Amino acid sequence: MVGLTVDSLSVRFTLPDARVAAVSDVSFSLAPGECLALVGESGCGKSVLASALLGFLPGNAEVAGSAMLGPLDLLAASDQVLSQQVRGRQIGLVPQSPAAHLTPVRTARAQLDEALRHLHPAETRPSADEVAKRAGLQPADLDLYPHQLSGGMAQRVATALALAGDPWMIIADEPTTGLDRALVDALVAELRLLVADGRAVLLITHDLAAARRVADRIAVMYAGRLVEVGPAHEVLDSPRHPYARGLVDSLPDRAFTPIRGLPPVLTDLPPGCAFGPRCDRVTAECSDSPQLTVLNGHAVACHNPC
Ligand SMILES: Nc1ncnc2c1ncn2[C@@H]1O[C@H](COP(=O)(O)OP(=O)(O)OP(=O)(O)O)[C@@H](O)[C@H]1O
Ligand code: NI
Repeated sequence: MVGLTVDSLSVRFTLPDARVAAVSDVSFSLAPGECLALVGESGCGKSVLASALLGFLPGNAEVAGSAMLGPLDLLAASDQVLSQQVRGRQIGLVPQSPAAHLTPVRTARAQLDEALRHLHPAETRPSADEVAKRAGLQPADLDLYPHQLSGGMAQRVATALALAGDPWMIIADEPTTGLDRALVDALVAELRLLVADGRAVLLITHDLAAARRVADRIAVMYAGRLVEVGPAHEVLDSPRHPYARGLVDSLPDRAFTPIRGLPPVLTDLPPGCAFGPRCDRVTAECSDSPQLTVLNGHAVACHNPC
């Protein structure tokens, strides 16, 4: 299998009176059998990044950079190529708020059957029950209508739909939102099984505790940029970017101190490091944007790392 290599991905939205720098110069790679967690506060660009990879951006978006899936650049590919070759077949998406993406008047089974018919020829088509099992569902669960599904079940139905085309990569956007602890535990185990199965998982979350349990690597995003990327335990146990350290320190089982100030508005980013105005290590150098620099497999974009 090929893997995904994203290079210098940027997304800008044009609004009547402003430009939104939603994603800026993001580079990372993801291999089969690996989970990368993308973490960062609300509004930092995580979902926009996922939408860019699948060609789901609205018409006012401008994309730059590349995202290579083998020889195919996802950012340059036509909607037809993405829908026939990529979405569901190579990359499955478990969307943020999955219940909103289910058709209310049809059972989960009807929706999964339809996806399977679309994605597989009859001879090799797996059954809905088989696919559902991989997502942690019982056959009877499939006979429910969306309004009968709990948050955790809707999550699993969305996962089954994402797995219907047997993609090698899954993007799960905030899958732990609204789940209680037992359901988060089950989801963590299911995601790890997908990875053990040889799939790549891009886990978008602001749940650092879940990221620690699922991810091999963690990428920390701030104001549209990746500021730190490294092995999960290193990033969480000894974060090097002051923002990553701030996120870890704001956890209830750590210092429980929030990062002072607020994230910048993406229409009006400060020059240089966007975290500068909130950072206790800021120096004159920080008025130049720091580049993501790799040392021993752990990358940090900071002039004064911790
Ligand atoms: N169609 C659009 N037009 C203009 N701005 C947009 C559009 N879609 C998203 N944005 C902006 O892009 C930024 C990034 O949004 P995104 O949804 O990626 O955040 P996120 O990190 O996924 O946040 P959350 O954790 O809340 O889901 C936000 O400032 C958002 O307002
Ligand atoms: Ni989001």
